[in-house]
Amino acid sequence: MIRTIMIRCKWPSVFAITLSSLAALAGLGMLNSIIINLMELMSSHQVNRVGFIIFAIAGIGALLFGLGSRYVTAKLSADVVCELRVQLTQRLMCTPYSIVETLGHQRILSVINSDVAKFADGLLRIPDFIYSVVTVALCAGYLVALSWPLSLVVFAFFIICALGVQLFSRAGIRQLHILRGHEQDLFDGMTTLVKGMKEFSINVNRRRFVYKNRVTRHCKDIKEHRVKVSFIFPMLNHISDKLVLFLVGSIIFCAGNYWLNTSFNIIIGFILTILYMVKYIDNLVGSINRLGDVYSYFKNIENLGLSHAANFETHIQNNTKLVDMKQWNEIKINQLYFKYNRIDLDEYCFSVGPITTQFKRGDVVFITGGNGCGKTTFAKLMLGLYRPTKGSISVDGLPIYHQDECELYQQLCSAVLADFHLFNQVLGADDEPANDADIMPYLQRLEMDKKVSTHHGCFLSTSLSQSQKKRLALIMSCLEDRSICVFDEWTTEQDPKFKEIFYTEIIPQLKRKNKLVIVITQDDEYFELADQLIRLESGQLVKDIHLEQSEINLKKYFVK
Ligand SMILES: Nc1ncnc2c1ncn2[C@@H]1O[C@H](COP(=O)(O)OP(=O)(O)OP(=O)(O)O)[C@@H](O)[C@H]1O
Repeated sequence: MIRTIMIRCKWPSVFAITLSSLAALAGLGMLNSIIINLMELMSSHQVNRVGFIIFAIAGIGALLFGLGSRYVTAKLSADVVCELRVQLTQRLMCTPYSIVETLGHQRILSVINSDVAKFADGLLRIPDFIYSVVTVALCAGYLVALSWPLSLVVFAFFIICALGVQLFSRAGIRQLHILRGHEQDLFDGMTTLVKGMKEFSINVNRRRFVYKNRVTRHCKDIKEHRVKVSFIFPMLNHISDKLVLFLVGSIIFCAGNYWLNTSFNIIIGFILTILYMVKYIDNLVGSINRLGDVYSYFKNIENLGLSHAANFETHIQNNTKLVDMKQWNEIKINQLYFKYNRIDLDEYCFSVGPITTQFKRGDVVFITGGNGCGKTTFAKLMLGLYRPTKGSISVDGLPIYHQDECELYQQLCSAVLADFHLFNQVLGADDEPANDADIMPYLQRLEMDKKVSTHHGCFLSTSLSQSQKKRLALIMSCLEDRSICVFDEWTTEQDPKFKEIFYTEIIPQLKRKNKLVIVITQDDEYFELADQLIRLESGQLVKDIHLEQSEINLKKYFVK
């Protein structure tokens, strides 16, 4: 992803690097004219006017090119961040739900909000880095031009220092990685603390436990690694500072005692150049620290493991194939099997299936079973949120294997799951905002008309109780007018009258519109309203009854 962005920003980057190089070149020009003017001053006690004009031009050049490079890089950095956010959002939208679920919302939000911003902040340091690299390189060339044997000594000194710096900065970057991990854990702990405030206020033991294990423990880890990180990089700065002064002193000492044939001009040139380089060597070391940060943020972004956004356009566009698929009549589930991936230290991996059954359009299917038997997992498989480990779902004989087929299939589906999110915009069948006039009868029937009003298909208030939100989610699902509707224990928390409306009005209405309605339910008093009843136990389909095939007492048969 970063590579694609960088390729796209190739020319502005080249421009910024060129401006930085020119600024560095002009800076060296200033230094050179200072050395020449100084020599002239020492030999003839006056400075040539042309020399001063060259100095002034070089100074203005250094200033303007430096400002130009900073402006171009600031713009570049803003472009990169914008592009990065857009691409991350696209990748997030292309990533299968199962992966997003495993990653967790907090981690994704923390990367998108915080790591991308910090990454951008780090990118802003790149002109300084380039400027420093170019200046140091030019100064090195200048030293060679002054005296190559003496420059070899200086380079050997710098190479030894650079190796030391690299050794320490690697250790620093490793510590930074560990630090980021602990910061993420602390963030998760703080989120638990904020979100669970109600429970914590009631239960002091829980509060103490989370505080001790999820917050203070990570704070201590962060403190320990922060000290290391905050020590390693400033230490490198400090040492490099002192070593350069040591080098200058050594040159003066050696010139006075051993390199007696080295001219005074060359010694002065060396000393001034090295002193001029100090700031940029310092900048380089500081930039390595910053770029280490940028690298770790970049790694965080990449390690999210979101899908590639290559098929994003097809992902959001309707397809002509969809028109054909919308005419479906039968869904066949063939040996469908799904197993959750092992999460962290959890040895227990739940699996559903193999399940073989079929659903007809216009039928009402009730799925029942004990807690944790896999009803929601099966519903998520039916909605294409989870991809089967084995087996298949096929629509009128067309198996839904690949991502694009799955995305088409999902456009047939609408759902209110137990952990639903309530959007405030109601969309109609044409994916445009629904008419307020179409929403109103539902609001009235579900006694929500006094609680919320709508404007251009938008609920103006969503500060409601959970059961009220669920009623709005049901209205949304009905108005989306998809041909497969899935409701996961919708009636939990609802008053008996709304339960009655759900089973005797909403579901029959959807059936009359020729939709397949899949209802996960424990309400055995309404079982007789189903066309097909399925019972799951420990992930296995143990009963699959079509009502017209059975004369038995369903209630007795299904309820254990
Ligand atoms: N994201 C997940 N990762 C791993 N295992 C999971 C995940 N979600 C659910 N499970 C496991 O799958 C099993 C079935 O869960 P599921 O939610 O499908 O059951 P359910 O029949 O809908 O339960 P309930 O009636 O309590 O809502 C659970 O026992 C749980 O251990």
